[in-house]
Amino acid sequence: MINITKYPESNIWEGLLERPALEKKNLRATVQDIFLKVKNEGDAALKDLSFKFDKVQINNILVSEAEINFAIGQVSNELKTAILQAKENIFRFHLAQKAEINEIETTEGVVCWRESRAIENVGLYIPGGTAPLFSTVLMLAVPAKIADCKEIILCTPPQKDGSINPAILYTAQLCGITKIYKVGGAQAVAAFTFGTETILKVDKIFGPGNQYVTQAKQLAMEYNVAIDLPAGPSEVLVIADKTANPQFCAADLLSQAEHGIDSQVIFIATDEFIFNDTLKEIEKQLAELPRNEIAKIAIENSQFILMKSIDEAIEMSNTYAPEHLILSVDKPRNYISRIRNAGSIFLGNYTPESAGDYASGTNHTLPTNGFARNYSGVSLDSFVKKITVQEISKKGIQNIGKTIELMAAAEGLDAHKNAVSLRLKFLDNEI
Ligand SMILES: NC(=O)c1ccc[n+]([C@@H]2O[C@H](COP(=O)([O-])OP(=O)(O)OC[C@H]3O[C@@H](n4cnc5c(N)ncnc54)[C@H](O)[C@@H]3O)[C@@H](O)[C@H]2O)c1
Ligand SMILES: N[C@H](CO)Cc1c[nH]c[nH+]1
Ligand SMILES: [Zn+2]
Repeated sequence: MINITKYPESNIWEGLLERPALEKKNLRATVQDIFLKVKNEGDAALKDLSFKFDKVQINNILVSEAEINFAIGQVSNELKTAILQAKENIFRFHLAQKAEINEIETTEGVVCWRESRAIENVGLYIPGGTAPLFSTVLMLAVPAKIADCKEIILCTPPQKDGSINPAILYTAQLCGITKIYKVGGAQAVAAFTFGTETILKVDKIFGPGNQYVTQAKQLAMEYNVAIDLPAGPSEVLVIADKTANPQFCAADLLSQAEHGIDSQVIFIATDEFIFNDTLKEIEKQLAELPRNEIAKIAIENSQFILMKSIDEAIEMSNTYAPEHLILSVDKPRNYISRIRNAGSIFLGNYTPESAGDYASGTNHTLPTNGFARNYSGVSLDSFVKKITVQEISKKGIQNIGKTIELMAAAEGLDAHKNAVSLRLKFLDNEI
């Protein structure tokens, strides 16, 4: 069943655009139990939980060198070439994010600047529940390497036979990552949070995942581990006017619907013919998809909406704050400045969302579930912290000293004031 709404009033938008949640009530409790088990039992818990959730008995959590070498031989040359091209574009886009040091003289003799330092120990989560997302390895490992993080470790769920998908292992070693662990879900996030006999406790956890992984990352923050952002079940919102192509719109919508049964897609059209043709295309293309059982459920959780104008469609999109926003409209650049909430924007009929997922260069680890209101996607900045530095000359302290003294006195903090007064007195005596 497809949910269709025509010309909804703005007072019902929020209800209409509610996200699906599979296990809203027990999710936190489920993940808390997993955390407690991993904290108390370490590697043994990871093995038990892999057996419980992934139905596989894992003997060695760490992927061996032999397994990596074997995997490299399993990946076709054609796929290796594609991964290399994607890596190159992702590298270029992220390298350009390196900030120049910008020294600012705020007052004569007072110089301030920021220096970037890599976050030392980072844990990358690569989803693998229903599809082995080796593209996510590129999205996380490439900026982590550019930032020069000291320890970069990776967790991903084991397949049914206990192995890791060869493309994940190939991509990881291509990016210089060799500490790869066969652990998925909330238990992987718990291992990054507490550390186990085998897995290092990290400073920051990165990567997308299903609702268990996303909830686990939120819980990790309560144990003072940083996370990149809440990057949960994928979503896309497509805005289409009469210049859109219904086949392309349907394909883009299905591309995110096929991720998981908890994915959601929103289609907003301003033209009734495009709207109806896209609905027909959805049915047609859905039937052909190998993952149509997953995509079908996601489509049932989705919304297809007809609106009067693009302006209204954009306002609705701002309310929803989609992970991905596709503007299949005439002169899409004209609308960018009005978009306030979106993880990543795709312009025009020839910019499929899949390009950003794999190879254009932008990062596909993006905020979902409305978090595009207050989070950016992963970038080079996610892997560094910025340290501020300042240097004040004799002239500089004379220029701002009085201001500091006055403010410190007004806050009743005399020691603060003295730290300046003593210096000013010293300089007075020097003359
Ligand atoms: N927002 C983004 O940037 C982004 C990017 C890529 C993928 N994604 C999303 O990542 C998700 C990947 O999901 P996935 O499931 O394929 O892989 P996943 O690796 O995220 O999750 C698989 C793990 O979930 C755990 N799990 C499964 N059922 C469970 C249960 N009942 N109780 C506790 N734990 C359970 C298992 O441990 C399993 O190993 C998709 O929802 C996709 O949309 C998001
Ligand atoms: N669309 C996902 C982000 O929501 C990323 C991805 C990886 N592979 C395919 N797609
Ligand atoms: Zn995708």
